[in-house]
Amino acid sequence: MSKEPDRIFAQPMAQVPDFAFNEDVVRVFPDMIKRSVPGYPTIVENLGVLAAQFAQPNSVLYDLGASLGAVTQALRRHVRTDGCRVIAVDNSTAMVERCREYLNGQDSMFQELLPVEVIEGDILALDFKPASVVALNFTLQFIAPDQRTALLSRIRQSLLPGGALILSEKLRFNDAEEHALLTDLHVAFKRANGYSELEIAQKRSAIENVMKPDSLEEHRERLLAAGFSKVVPWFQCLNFASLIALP
Ligand SMILES: C[S@@+](CC[C@H](N)C(=O)[O-])C[C@H]1O[C@@H](n2cnc3c(N)ncnc32)[C@H](O)[C@@H]1O
Ligand SMILES: O=C(O)C(=O)C[C@]1(C(=O)O)C=C[C@@H](O)C=C1
Repeated sequence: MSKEPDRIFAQPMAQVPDFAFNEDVVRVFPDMIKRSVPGYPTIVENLGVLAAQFAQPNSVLYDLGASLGAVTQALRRHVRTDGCRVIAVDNSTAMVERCREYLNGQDSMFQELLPVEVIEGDILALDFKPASVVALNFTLQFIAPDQRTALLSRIRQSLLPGGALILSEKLRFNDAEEHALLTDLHVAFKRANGYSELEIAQKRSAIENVMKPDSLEEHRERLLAAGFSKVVPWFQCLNFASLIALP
């Protein structure tokens, strides 16, 4: 994985462009996400542990919005169920190219890894196969809000009995005081990870038009409306959380 540090927003910009998963972001992405999302390494590793409990024989495990395949790699480390394969999907050409390089490197070093197919495409247009695990790790927040229920319904319909959706997201909070406190603490987290005030401010304006977080209550209601029977939060660090949704 690239070790290049994220300095994308370090210099003053006359106008901050909307955030995009382009070549520049791909180069620094492992550093960016680790320094921006509290609990990210814990979420990714344990997503593999959780997935191993839900994986059903001869089924597909989806990594939707896979970026560089961190979740796919955690699935490969933990899932031992017979006949499982991973389908990783992302619509950023730059991400998919680099993801394929990393995973091919693993394939050539280790035998007995779960087979992985990396698809460049829009998860909104995906023809879902019967799946036991679907991971949406910080991806749903980038989908247009009016498309989210339909996507979750299609995921629900593809899920096999005993399977699960694992959904990780940045949260907003309906209580203004709680929202302000956790937002301030997230800024403190970024500062502690070496981001300057300028970097934090410019990143915020870059993502505000493209990333629309929901509250935990909105997630729960939408998942139930999409046909899931149970929603169980299993992790929260500041304003970032991960949920298990059962079919
Ligand atoms: C924050 S990143 C996900 C991080 C990754 N899952 C991980 O755990 O390292 C969001 C990813 O979703 C992808 N994405 C956003 N909208 C998408 C869509 N409609 N179809 C496929 N991928 C999408 C972006 O290209 C980006 O790589
Ligand atoms: O909230 C922020 O400031 C973030 O940087 C969050 C977030 C995310 O949650 O995906 C946004 C974009 C980058 O991909 C990495 C992290």
